[in-house]
Amino acid sequence: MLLPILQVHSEDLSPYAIVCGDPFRAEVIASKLDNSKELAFSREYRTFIGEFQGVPITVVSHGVGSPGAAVCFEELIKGGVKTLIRVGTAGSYSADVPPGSLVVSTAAVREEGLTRQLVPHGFPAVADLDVVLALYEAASETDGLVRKGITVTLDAFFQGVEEFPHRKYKQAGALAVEMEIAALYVIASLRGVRAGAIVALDGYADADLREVYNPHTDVVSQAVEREILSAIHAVIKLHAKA
Ligand SMILES: O=P(O)(O)O[C@H]1O[C@H](CO)[C@@H](O)[C@H]1O
Ligand SMILES: O=c1cc[nH]c(=O)[nH]1
Repeated sequence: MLLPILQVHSEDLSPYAIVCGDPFRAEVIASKLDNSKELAFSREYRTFIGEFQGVPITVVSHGVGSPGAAVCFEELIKGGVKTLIRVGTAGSYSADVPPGSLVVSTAAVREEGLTRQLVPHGFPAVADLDVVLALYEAASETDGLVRKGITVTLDAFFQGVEEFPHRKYKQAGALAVEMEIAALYVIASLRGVRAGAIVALDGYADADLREVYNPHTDVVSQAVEREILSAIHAVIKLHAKA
């Protein structure tokens, strides 16, 4: 079956997919795999297939923001993907998790519009427990700080005249903010597949700590490298238990 938006054939996909926003990051992730090849580059969706320790892994970029990412997640699931792991970046809420740290998202606050069109207000956006544990274990084996906890998913990246809700979610214990995890978790729950996410913190979202946004630093690159390896090793751990 040809997936009309991703422009890939479902027969070419692995049951394991690593997804990320940036098409360039998808290429970097694919470069860590054996025998990797690009299957398609359609809109913001760049798809690769490769293998690690003999396990086939699909890598796809989903672009920025929940609605576009949801299209990617839905098509991958229609194509037979059963485990989705997002490898992203996020803004930190706390000096306890400074830029360069990793966060494994156990659940996401639904501060975006996409999931409101899919499920009722009270429905949670939660990760699969096995995926969380595999990601956390794999990330803990890398050199640097890793935490697990709640993340926030927003639609807006740049602020308008409305205040962002960062302060209240920080007070409630959330660790970081990004733009797609809630959509991933809700869609995975709806479609009966498992999902998890790991993010590299690339600055502070908290108003008191915020500096000029620059995700192109060595500290962030090293964290992205760590999270990529963590996601790949998490797939291997999950596959070993299957
Ligand atoms: O690094 P990625 O995966 O793109 O994730 C984060 O970065 C983008 C914003 O710059 C949003 O997509 C946000 O969720
Ligand atoms: O959505 C995002 C992603 C990275 N960093 C942020 O501050 N916000």
